[in-house]
Amino acid sequence: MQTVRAPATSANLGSGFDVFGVALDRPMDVVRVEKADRTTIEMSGVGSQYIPEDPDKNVVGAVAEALDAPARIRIDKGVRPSSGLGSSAASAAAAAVGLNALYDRGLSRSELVPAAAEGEAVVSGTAHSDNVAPALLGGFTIARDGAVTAVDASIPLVACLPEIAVSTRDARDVVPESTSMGDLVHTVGSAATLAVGMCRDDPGLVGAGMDERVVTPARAELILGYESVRAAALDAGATGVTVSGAGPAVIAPCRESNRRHVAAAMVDAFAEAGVESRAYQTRVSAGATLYD
Ligand SMILES: Nc1ncnc2c1ncn2[C@@H]1O[C@H](COP(=O)(O)OP(=O)(O)OP(=O)(O)O)[C@@H](O)[C@H]1O
Ligand SMILES: N[C@@H](CCO)C(=O)O
Repeated sequence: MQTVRAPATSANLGSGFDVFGVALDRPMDVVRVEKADRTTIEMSGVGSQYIPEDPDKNVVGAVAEALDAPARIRIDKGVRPSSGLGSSAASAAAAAVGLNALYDRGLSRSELVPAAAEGEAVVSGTAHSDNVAPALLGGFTIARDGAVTAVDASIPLVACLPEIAVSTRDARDVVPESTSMGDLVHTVGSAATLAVGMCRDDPGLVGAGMDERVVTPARAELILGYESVRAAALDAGATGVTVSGAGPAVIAPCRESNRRHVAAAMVDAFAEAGVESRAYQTRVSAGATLYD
């Protein structure tokens, strides 16, 4: 048997739609795999009642098929599904690491990215890797044209998860099909600033580099209270605010000394909008970890 812990992730980071991602140090999924003649799945943990155990509908079924590695797979969910915190990617990445070890496939973490991304295709229709790449490799990742670049980073941030559900499929439907040259230039400037901020572990540059005018405003409409939560986080010292993945989680990088204050301000602002929420005080961190 192999046991793997895989972290929540936050994709896009505003200016890096479908490209940027970070691994977070909490919450996380724990996945156990044992060799079997055919793949079976057992779910427990947060939101597991909403996740199918049928291998054709669960992300880990597609990963087992991609690696030709049938197994009894037990998933203890710590990352709530439809959260914007890479719930499906955490399970997919953990299964990829566990099955690779179980069957001695010898694949590197980078080589496991396409297999884990097959799981994402099951839920959103696209095998995008901006969540599975950081879940496998850790740190800050840039997923582009089938290649992934990973950078170690350790930026403190708050991930605030409201009690509303937004599916990735629905959130992709509101993304505009085209943009203006002015907005494109703005996005490139932000993305470059964010990438340098990650390399320098500079929360100020990372926050400034999240600013983006095309995808984020469209998706913010799906999150009740987003604008007041954003304003409250910035007032409390966040260096930037954006939608995490497809939402509804909202992330705010900050300096460590402000993190508790930012978390409280975001939860209070959601409460004023009539939405319960939970804030994770977290940081950019390591990827999936294999236990014996
Ligand atoms: N092992 C799994 N873990 C979580 N969700 C799963 C799993 N297998 C299938 N699903 C389905 O995937 C959907 C959740 O994935 P979705 O991509 O919408 O959310 P997310 O991963 O939290 O978001 P994001 O990718 O924006 O961070 C739910 O419909 C859920 O039933
Ligand atoms: N890049 C993806 C991440 C969510 O799975 C999106 O924003 O739709």
